[in-house]
Amino acid sequence: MLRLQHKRVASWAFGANRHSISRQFATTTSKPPTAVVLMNLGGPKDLNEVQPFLQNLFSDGDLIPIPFQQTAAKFLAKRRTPKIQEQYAAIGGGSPILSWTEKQGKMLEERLDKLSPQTAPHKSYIAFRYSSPLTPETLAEMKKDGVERAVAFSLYPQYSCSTTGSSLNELWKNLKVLDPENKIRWSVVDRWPTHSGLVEVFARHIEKALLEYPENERKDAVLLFSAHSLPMSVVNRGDPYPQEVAATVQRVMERLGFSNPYRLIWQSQVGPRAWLGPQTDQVLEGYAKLGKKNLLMIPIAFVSDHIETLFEVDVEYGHLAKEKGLTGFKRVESLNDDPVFIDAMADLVSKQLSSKRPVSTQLGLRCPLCTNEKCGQQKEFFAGQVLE
Ligand SMILES: C=CC1=C(C)c2cc3[nH]c(cc4nc(cc5[nH]c(cc1n2)c(C)c5CCC(=O)O)C(CCC(=O)O)=C4C)c(C)c3C=C
Ligand SMILES: [Fe+2]
Ligand SMILES: [Fe+2]
Repeated sequence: MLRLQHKRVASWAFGANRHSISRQFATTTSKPPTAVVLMNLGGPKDLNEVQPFLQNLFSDGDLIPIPFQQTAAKFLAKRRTPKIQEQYAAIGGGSPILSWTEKQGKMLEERLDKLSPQTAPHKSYIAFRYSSPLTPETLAEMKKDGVERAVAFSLYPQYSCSTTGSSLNELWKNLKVLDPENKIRWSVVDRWPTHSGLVEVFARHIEKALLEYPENERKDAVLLFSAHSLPMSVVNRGDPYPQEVAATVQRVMERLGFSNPYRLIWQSQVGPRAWLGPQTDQVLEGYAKLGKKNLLMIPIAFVSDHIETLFEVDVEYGHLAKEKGLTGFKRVESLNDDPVFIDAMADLVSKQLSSKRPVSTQLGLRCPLCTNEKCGQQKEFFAGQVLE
């Protein structure tokens, strides 16, 4: 019989994961949980965590390959910290990404236990790439819980080698050390850009936000789907992300019956290199010059609030919009804990749990100009899982 422990269990070899979401599973007397590992970028919980977060981020050669990576990462993080601390201070002193992910995980467990009783109990874990809980902590927690079956769930709906690819490379690398005998069988939800539930929740948020415009102006409001940009060096390697983001936009517009004019635009460029455009700030200025006032921002590649929505869109672009007289500049609510979104996550996980195919057919295909050996090995590992 499953025994639930409501207090934290003692730490194991790698220390207890303080972020395991709701229930603790005793390994001796209970059926081990089916794990759902929610993978995302992470973010600093408070201002003291900004520098270590940035250092982890700049140390990741899958995200930013730079010469003398570790030394350069230290330098870049230190130099960038004061500016980024100010931004996190402006949104309440830290990133809400952890609390949203914890909430999403808790709601997902409940949904999954109902939807898929044969694989219950389900337990959500978090594996962030650049802030705690990091992959090693999470795997230690899963080992303590006796997990044998797991789904790695990318919280990036659209796949990029720099985001989901990096998280899977990290998972694969740590599994070699922490689960050398491959006791855990893995499936991966590696991309879901056109999932009907994702499309539905975006469409509903847009419909709700459009109601805030005066009725006679509503149909002319421009929908600006804004996604985190990518360096052109990554795009030109053949990264699937731009195409998958565009696919989400297309499906959402189909669902809305192409009710409004729209554009796909790109935000959050960092550093001097060339990035995929058009850039969001330039688009806002362009439409201001063309006399458009009602612009509705839709962050289409994120599933919760964090600095990119709360600071970059609301504060930075909000300020620019005010300056340029864009009086109808608004943003749709992020997906966060919307039940329609949680249903979409549960559907994806339950389908993956009952599928014999561990990963999408797309995961198996490397970028045509990819030279990162980790990508190839990670793909082979996850695609080669034996599922009963
Ligand atoms: C779809 C999501 C994301 C993609 C693609 C992505 C690519 C990418 N990002 C950087 C550099 C930085 N990103 C930073 C913050 C950040 N990035 C994402 C998502 C994607 N990044 C999120 C959700 C966040 C915010 C985290 C939070 O607040 O919780 C930062 C740090 C902030 C800053 O210094 O501006 C950097 C740096 C690169 C180079 C890149 C593609 C290669
Ligand atoms: Fe980023
Ligand atoms: Fe790659």
